[in-house]
Amino acid sequence: MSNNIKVVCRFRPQNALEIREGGVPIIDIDEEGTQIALKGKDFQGSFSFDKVFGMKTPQKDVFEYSIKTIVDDVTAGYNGTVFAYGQTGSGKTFTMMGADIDDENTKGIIPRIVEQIFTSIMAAPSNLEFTVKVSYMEIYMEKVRDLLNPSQDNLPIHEDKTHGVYVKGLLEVYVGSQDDVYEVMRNGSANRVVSATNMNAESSRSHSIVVVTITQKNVDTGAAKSGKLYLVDLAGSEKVGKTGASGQTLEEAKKINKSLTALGMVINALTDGKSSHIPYRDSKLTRILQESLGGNSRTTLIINCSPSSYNEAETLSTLRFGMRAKTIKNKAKVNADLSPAELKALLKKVKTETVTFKSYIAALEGEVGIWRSGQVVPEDKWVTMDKVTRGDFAALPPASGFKSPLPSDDFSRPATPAIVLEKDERDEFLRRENELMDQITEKETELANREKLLESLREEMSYYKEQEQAAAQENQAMTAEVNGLRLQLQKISFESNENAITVDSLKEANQELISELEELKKNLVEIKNAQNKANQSDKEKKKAEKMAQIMSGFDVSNEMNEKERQIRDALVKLELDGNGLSVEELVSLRRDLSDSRALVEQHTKTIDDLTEEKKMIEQKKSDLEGKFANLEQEYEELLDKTIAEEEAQIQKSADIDETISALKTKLEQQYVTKKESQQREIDQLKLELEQKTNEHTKLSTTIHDLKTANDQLQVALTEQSQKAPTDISEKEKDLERMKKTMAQQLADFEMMKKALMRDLQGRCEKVVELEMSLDETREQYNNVLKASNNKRQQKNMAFLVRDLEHLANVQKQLVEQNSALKKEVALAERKLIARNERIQSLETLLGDAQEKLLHQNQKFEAQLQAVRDRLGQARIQKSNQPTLPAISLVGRIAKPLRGGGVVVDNTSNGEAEKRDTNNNNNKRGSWMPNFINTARS
Ligand SMILES: Nc1ncnc2c1ncn2[C@@H]1O[C@H](COP(=O)(O)OP(=O)(O)OP(=O)(O)O)[C@@H](O)[C@H]1O
Repeated sequence: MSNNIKVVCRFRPQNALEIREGGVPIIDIDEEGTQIALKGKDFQGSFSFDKVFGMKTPQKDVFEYSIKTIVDDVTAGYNGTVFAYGQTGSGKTFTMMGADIDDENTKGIIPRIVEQIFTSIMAAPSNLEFTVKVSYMEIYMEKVRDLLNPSQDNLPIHEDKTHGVYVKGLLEVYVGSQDDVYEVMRNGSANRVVSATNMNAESSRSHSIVVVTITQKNVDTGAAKSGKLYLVDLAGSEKVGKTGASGQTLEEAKKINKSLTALGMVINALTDGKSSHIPYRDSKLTRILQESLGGNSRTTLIINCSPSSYNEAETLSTLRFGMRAKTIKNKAKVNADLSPAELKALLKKVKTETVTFKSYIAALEGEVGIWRSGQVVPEDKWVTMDKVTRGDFAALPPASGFKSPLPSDDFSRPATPAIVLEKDERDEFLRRENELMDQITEKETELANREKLLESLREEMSYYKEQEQAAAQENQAMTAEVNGLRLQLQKISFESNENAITVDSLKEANQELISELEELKKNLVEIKNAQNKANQSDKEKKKAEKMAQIMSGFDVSNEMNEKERQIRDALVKLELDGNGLSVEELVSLRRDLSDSRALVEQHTKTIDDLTEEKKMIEQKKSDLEGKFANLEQEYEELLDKTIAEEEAQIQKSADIDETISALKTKLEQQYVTKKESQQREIDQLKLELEQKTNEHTKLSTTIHDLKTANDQLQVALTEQSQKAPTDISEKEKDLERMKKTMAQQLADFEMMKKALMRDLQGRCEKVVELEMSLDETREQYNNVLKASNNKRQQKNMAFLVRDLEHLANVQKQLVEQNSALKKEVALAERKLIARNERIQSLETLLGDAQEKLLHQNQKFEAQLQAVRDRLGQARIQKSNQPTLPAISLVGRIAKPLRGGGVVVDNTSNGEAEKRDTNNNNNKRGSWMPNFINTARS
């Protein structure tokens, strides 16, 4: 019994984008809800489907009016398929799964189907035992991924006589309630969501398939049925031809589109009425849905469309797809396992039939034998099935060597409408195909693993390359650093050498200067000695000259001596003449004498004054000397202080010349000031000396006047002696007395004169000494000036010595720096050697790693090539060789459900323990451990 694919069409409301872009609804659904008129810009026309749902149709109505019946079919043992087709965003997921599976209004058809399944089971008779299992997979990039066991991301598709087409290794989870199913759905969707989150656009490019398998067993008869329900949410149909825009490679784009393209091709082949080959094997999707499209399945296709003019082209394409699919004819039949009684009856029937056929064949062979022998069999004796069935064997010709042909083996599953194969050939082909599918899957997995490995190796290689680059850079930097250090070292050693040379030359210069200084000192001492000697002799000479000069000015003694001699002569004359002198003469003589005495007294007084003055001058001199000494001391102190200050300043200041000039100016000013004050004192002394000289001249003049007066007195005495020699005796007596007195006076005068002369000489000596000391002072002043020059020299020397010390310090520092640098260089060289060693070892490692990598890469490529070769061979073999079915299922933990809401505990050796299904919800956790064990081997 063939049945067409049921196609329902559903329109969603216009979305925000469509409204924003000015789209308007361009669909019109007829009252019966089976026709849709598209009034587009480019197309106007109608399409009729089994059912058309408008934009506001609630989820419940879609289920009730188009899907609900399929659940009854599946529970009755039919295979069923519901798949949603349409462009991205057309509402496929909304229709299949719904906006929220827990929301009564928005939950989609899958939750409703699940709900309905369990409702049907509850409503079934209690002698029926059900098991429900669910699997959830995704096809992306032509790989089948188990959403309930995501580590299985490339499962092979197998086909065998017993199970038909199935995904090998797909986890099937036994469920006992709709909540169990929801839980499974949530788990699967979460795994799908993860991939969707990572690759946003992929959600609409992968096909998701939920498979619900329901088996029912009549516990009374042992008869069993099983139905599979495929619930498929296809990828967005408009992606065909558009994926290149999403940045995928051509290969990936091809793979993404392959399943949808193959779906279109399969539908075309199924509906064009002339294709003998249906390309189910062209994609994973069509292979899995093979029975759903033109096979043993009751299939419903939901085409989801946009009502908007904005998506007119896509809607039209979807509607055309639906129209084509509508004509696909399926041959759904119950997948039943017969009960023993049924099997016995069937066997009996078959045996009877076999006997009948055998008889028929034997009769026919007998007839053929007669004909072959040239005889004729009368028409009434011709063998017919009726006669054989009636057992009228007499009418039949005798048969010999009968071989019974095998009865036709038409299993419940229909053969794929492709090339007709012999049964053995087909089994062998399927077996071989399964093997090859396994191999392909294995190889693909291996390839993927190898690709991953290659990727990781590439990453490792790039890491090593980066490391190598970093090491090379580090090496370069270190080499540059070492070169810099070497240069620095060279520079420092060069500078150190230069400094050592400079220090040596400075030392030599210093030595020369010291020796020069020594020589100069010696010369100076010699010159000083010579000068002292010369000065001494000069001094002596000058002293003598001055004394002579002064003493010549003070020729008083001569005058006195003359006067004395004259007086003596006069006295002698008086003695000789007796009364030679007159009284007047005597009186005048006496007067002269008294004048002389007064003069002498005056001179004595003057000498006293001079002595006083001399004392004062001495005092002044000593004061001056003291002052000078003080000044000198002060000067010394000042000089030392200034030098110290200057030194300090020089240490601070780099501009030595400026400081020296400033110091020089300062010192010169001080010298000038001191010189001026000393000059003033010297001038004053000179003035005083001049005054003394003047006084001395005056004294000399006075003495000269006195001499003149003495002469006059002499003349007068002479004249007196010539005029009157009367009263000689008296005169003699007077004269005698006078003579005595005069002798006495003369003796006194002589003594006084001597004393005076001594005193004068002494004074003169002192004046000379004073003058000389003045000269000395002058000289000393000059010496001081010279000394100041010497000081400068000394200062220079001090500077030189200090410079030398500074240089010595610098040299010391340089030597220290040099040794420290040598140490650093040694350290750096050691480090460099160590780093070089490390770099070498790293390079060796890198070389090894690269070699290894290259080797691995080569090996991998060789393996890859081998795999490719084997794949190629496998493909060739696949197309050439028939296969045998050989795959069996291993144990699964079922959770049987009894019709009428009874749970069967198969852990107690099949003894059904009835429980309330409400309690069954509490057992939800039990499916989880089963989860692991339920995968097909
Ligand atoms: N009948 C409807 N009523 C209200 N909203 C709908 C309907 N159909 C779809 N939608 C909304 O449209 C949006 C897109 O729907 P959905 O995700 O189901 O599209 P899709 O065809 O599955 O897209 P994709 O191919 O990208 O997976 C969703 O927000 C959904 O809620």
